[in-house]
Amino acid sequence: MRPLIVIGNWKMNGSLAKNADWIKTVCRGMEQGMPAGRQYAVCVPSPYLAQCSQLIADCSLAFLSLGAQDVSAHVSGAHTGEVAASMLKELGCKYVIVGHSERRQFHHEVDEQVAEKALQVLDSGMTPVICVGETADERNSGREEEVVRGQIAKQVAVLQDRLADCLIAYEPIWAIGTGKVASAQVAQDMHHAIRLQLAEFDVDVASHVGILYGGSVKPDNAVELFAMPDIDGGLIGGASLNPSDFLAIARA
Ligand SMILES: O=C[C@H](O)COP(=O)(O)O
Repeated sequence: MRPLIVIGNWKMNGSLAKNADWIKTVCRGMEQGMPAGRQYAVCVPSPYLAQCSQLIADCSLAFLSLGAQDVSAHVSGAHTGEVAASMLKELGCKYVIVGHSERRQFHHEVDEQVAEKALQVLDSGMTPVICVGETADERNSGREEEVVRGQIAKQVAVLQDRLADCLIAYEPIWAIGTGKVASAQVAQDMHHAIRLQLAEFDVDVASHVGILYGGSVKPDNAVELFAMPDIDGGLIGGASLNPSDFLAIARA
């Protein structure tokens, strides 16, 4: 049985004061009781990892994990501005997002690089959250499955069996930050297609991999999405900035 996993992605938002308030509010809320067998995390900007790691450690119950939003594809060395997976691990990260569409679109990241980053994350003992998804044009021209299939195929080629230790986030680009959430059925159909594709490679890998949905998840649509058989949780952007909304989605 795959656990339901809810991960917040603050993107480039936050401040020392706001982060402290958010983590204290969420920890207090989680201490009131959460559904059993679920996992929660928040992926914060790199400069705030140390602060948030300490704040999370100060929570009396270990409900919440820490994550990062990107990582270098290199182990160490002359890569100015990059952050190594080993550094994220040292700071207490459990999850690292790789291949978010904003990295693909604005930083020209390609599937091969995304897979290399995922390998670095795995080698450092963390879980990569590998993002895939199609644009509005690709969906409108009926190519959404072909596009996502191509992205997944590149991950399978590099990661092979190690995909069993990864999470996949299906994030249709047209739904990110737009308020246009994919209907639960549209999301389920793509999640099912991804699982079938993984099963072509290895049935065990396919049954183990958690597939999260991301794109305009809010407290009022999370219940229906998370009820779908192939949707194993969510990667939450905008709504994760508000601690009450994050808690409501985490309980959905
Ligand atoms: O990583 C999160 C996704 O990009 C979704 O963002 P959103 O919930 O603001 O649409």
